[in-house]
Amino acid sequence: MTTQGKLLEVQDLQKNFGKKDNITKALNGVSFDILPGEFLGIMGPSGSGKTTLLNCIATIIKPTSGRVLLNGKNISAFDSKDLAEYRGTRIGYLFQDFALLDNLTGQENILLPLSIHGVDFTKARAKLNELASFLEITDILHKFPSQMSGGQKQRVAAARSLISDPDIVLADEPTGALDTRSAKLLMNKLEGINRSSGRTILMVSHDPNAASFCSRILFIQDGVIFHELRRKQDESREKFYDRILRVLAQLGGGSANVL
Ligand SMILES: Nc1ncnc2c1ncn2[C@@H]1O[C@H](COP(=O)(O)OP(=O)(O)OP(=O)(O)O)[C@@H](O)[C@H]1O
Repeated sequence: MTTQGKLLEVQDLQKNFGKKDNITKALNGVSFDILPGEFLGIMGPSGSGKTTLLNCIATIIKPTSGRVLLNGKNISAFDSKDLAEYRGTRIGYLFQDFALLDNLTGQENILLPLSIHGVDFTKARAKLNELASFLEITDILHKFPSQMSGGQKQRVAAARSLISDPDIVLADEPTGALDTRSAKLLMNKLEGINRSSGRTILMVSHDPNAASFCSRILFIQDGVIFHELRRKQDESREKFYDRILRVLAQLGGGSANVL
């Protein structure tokens, strides 16, 4: 099977939770590829398997069967050294609840992944300054999370997810805990990072507004992908948003199979 040009390949991923009489098939054969530079969204109702999918890719949980390949390499065959490198530097993770450490400042939170992986601090400082300026958090780097707004916390978390130059950023409902204005600012920043540096992003979201920033969206229901939308070249975000709403309306009506 060719892997040329593909950054991430998800092949027939299945994940069951529970035992014999009480099995939940959270993922029931999910396959898709991500090309370098894509901003891919995953949408679907609550319980459809979105977080499970992201967590299998992040190696937070192990799939029951199927494979995930990054740059053609099967991540489940990684030894502990490769796995540590993959988790620490090849992927960045952005959580809905920020997951910042309360007793560290913004700057310390952002640099934490690098101190764990022994990266050169002069380079890291230059990268920190560049990210902080772009994400508009320079003035709050010295603050602790309890002294930041939700939007500021998430932009600090975004900087942390990017500091090690990962191949892909995995974002799980990154706007879920934010007000509309902060959500829009965060999405503008993620879009900017995707477009200016070609950073690949895989984002799970319920929110059609957030998803309208993506270049492609996969819709998942009951652990399977049932539809895909691609943002057309020059298509406005508003038009793409309308198309997303139409798919979600079908989904709500339980007629996913007819799409
Ligand atoms: N650790 C677990 N043990 C048992 N069942 C689980 C576990 N984690 C998830 N599930 C089940 O797997 C299914 C998919 O869950 P998942 O969290 O992936 O959905 P989701 O689409 O991310 O939902 P939401 O949008 O509500 O976060 C659900 O039915 C959920 O109850």
